[in-house]
Amino acid sequence: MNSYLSLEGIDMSFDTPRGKLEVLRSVDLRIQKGEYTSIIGHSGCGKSTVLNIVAGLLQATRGGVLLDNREVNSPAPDRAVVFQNHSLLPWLTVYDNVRLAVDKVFATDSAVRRHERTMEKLELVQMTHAREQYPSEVSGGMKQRVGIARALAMEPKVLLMDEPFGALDALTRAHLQDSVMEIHQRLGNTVIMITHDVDEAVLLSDRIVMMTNGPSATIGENLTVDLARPRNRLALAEDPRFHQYRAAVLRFLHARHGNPEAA
Ligand SMILES: Nc1ncnc2c1ncn2[C@@H]1O[C@H](COP(=O)(O)OP(=O)(O)OP(=O)(O)O)[C@@H](O)[C@H]1O
Repeated sequence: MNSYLSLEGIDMSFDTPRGKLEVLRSVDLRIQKGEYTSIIGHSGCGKSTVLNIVAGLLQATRGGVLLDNREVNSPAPDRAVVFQNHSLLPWLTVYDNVRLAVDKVFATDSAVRRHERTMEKLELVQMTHAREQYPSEVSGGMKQRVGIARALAMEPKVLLMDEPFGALDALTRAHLQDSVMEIHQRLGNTVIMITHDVDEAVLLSDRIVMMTNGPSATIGENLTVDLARPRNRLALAEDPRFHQYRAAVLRFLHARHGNPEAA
């Protein structure tokens, strides 16, 4: 079967003051439409580099990315990115931050339709009540919700998230994970998410891609998470399969690819 998104034979090197640094070598990944994929690996192995190549923000030294049978070589709204540190425009309200993305991508729609699109996405992330507030007036978790609404507002083919919950406290993080699961269930979007959190990876993903340590990092293992959806975090906490998946990721990270920083 043809993949929706494929990374083929990706090598990536950076020129640094100390010479060439090969960050990625032979990264191959095939993702189906609607699949939720997490990338996990030790700090500095090259996860963000992979995501930035898919986003078109970086050009691979070798190999390439195909999305829906087209080669990716620059940023475009069909690949929306959500970063860890919400990048909202502080002088615009919550509504206007999302509306800006809608206006850019759906410029030919009527104003009424663009308003509807904006409200639909704010509803998805449960932020309609705060639409007239400015980013400085809402919490970190709420800002992250708006960032997700803004990305979804572009109706991207792939949603790319770089540690989207990394800066949040545990409870806010859990709420937002549940929201993202619900949205994925409703929209069936294709997602690539970087995370350092093993539980989060198992809870949210259809597949966990585990990267070896750099330099010259590559994909060490692919783990298919075959847990029925919708998923419930409390029920899964008592499900032995959840713990087996968790243990498999931990084994990879700690036994086979020990953290060089900790060594
Ligand atoms: N523009 C660049 N120039 C030189 N080196 C770079 C550049 N971007 C990234 N690197 C290096 O590439 C390696 C991988 O970086 P990357 O940010 O992709 O890792 P990561 O796995 O996402 O890390 P973390 O989990 O800490 O966010 C690191 O050694 C980093 O220093």
